Amino acid sequence: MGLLNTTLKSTSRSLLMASAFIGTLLLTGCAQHHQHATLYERIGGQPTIEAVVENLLYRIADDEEIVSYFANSNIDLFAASLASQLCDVSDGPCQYEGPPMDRAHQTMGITDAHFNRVVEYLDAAMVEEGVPLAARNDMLGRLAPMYKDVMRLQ
Ligand code: HEM
Repeated sequence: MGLLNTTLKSTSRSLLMASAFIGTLLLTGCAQHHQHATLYERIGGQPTIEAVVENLLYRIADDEEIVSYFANSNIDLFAASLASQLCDVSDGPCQYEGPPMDRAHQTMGITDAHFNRVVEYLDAAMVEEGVPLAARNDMLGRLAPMYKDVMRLQ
């Protein structure tokens, strides 16, 4: 009896320790999961990307100088294409299949000031749609290298 009791006690102690260990693993796993979340996830996924694109469209529509670049554009196609690019660039489950950035913007006469303004509008749209600061900066950092492509054929 004494032996059985001792065995039971030590078994339940082992179980307790094992579950504490598993609990720690789970917690660590969650923390790591957060660390390894894609930018797409940190932004808020497809719903947030679509909200950001729509928010950006309103800002562009309110700016006479910027909206004039879109005079001959199909805005629905532009919105869908930009959303797929933002999803792709942020490691989401999309593949951007539109034209490369130099050809998409060729001979529009885009100026540095207008380029910066569009980037500002995109950031403001992300702020308004609740994208956290680090994710916003990450996204802008991934788009920044596209400057030279967008401007290459102006
Ligand atoms: C990093 C900055 C930019 C990115 C990532 C970007 C991205 C895009 C994308 C993905 C498209 C759709 C291409 C397609 O499917 O045909 C597009 C089209 C367009 N972009 Fe940008 N763009 C940027 C900057 C700008 C700026 C600064 C302007 C003007 C001031 C601009 C004006 C346009 C216009 C007018 C179109 C539509 C072209 C068409 O109708 O075919 N973009 N852009």
